[in-house]
Amino acid sequence: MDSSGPRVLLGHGTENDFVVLPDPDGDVWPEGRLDADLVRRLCDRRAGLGGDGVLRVVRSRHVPDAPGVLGAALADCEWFMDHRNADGSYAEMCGNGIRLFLHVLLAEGLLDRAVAEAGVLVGTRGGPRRVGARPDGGYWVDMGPAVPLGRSEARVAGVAHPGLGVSMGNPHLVCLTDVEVDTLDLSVLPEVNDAMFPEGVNVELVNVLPPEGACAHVRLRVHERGVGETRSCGTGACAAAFAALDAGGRDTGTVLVDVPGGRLSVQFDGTTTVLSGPAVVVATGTLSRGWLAG
Ligand SMILES: N[C@@H](CCC[C@H](N)C(=O)O)C(=O)O
Repeated sequence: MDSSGPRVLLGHGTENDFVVLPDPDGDVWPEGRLDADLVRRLCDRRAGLGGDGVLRVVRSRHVPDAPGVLGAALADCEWFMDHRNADGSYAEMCGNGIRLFLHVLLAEGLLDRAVAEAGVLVGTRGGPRRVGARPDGGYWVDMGPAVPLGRSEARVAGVAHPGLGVSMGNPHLVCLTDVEVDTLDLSVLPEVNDAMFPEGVNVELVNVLPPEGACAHVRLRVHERGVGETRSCGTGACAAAFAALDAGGRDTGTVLVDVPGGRLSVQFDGTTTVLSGPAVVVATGTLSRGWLAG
């Protein structure tokens, strides 16, 4: 019987799934130990635990690059979402991940429910983000403004889909299309203009659907930078919602975003973007020391 190693959780937000590593004081996964190779092994769906990425739950003061990315907000961000894509790369922001991050802080007894319901500022490599728990069990996050980056296109199986570049802290290319997104092959990275996205890009293919009541409504599929096709992307949902409203000449309103893994809601008030959705812990346990050594 293998001796047990570091604590680990598996969870997801609308089926965008993550291996979560609690490391409140930065001594479980000190700098360099969680290298890209280990991230890839953890995210491997056959030889590891499997996930679209890894979230390390750590206090900001133990993250060497936190002062640089948070600036004066460092003092207000007790916690830092140390996010990695499944290929080991870092991303600036993760909208599904940050809801799961707050859920794990609560589940692990690291944060009071009342504090979470009031909303807490969490550090990310894209800057500080306020995230909160709703009494009904869901979560919201203030994602900041969507920033348009200009027009471009993505080619899927040789067919060009015009799109709008949007930054949600991380880069997106949102293509509104009349081709049913369910029919597209996103198993390979769509061809994009690399000069416009030198750091890579997340690509969303989006159908605009009839409104549901007062809410606009879209369906999206996404090919994520550093991962491949995923069942959901929170930042992608915000970028897609922004592009859909923008195409109708609007910058305020609520957009329901259907993704293969469920539904997210995105609200714009003209100054910022609020993403709402669920977060689920599927399993808790420990990593095997033998597997880690291997
Ligand atoms: N799935 C995430 C986004 C994760 C980062 C992305 N792959 C990138 O490299 O920018 C989300 O929910 O936002």
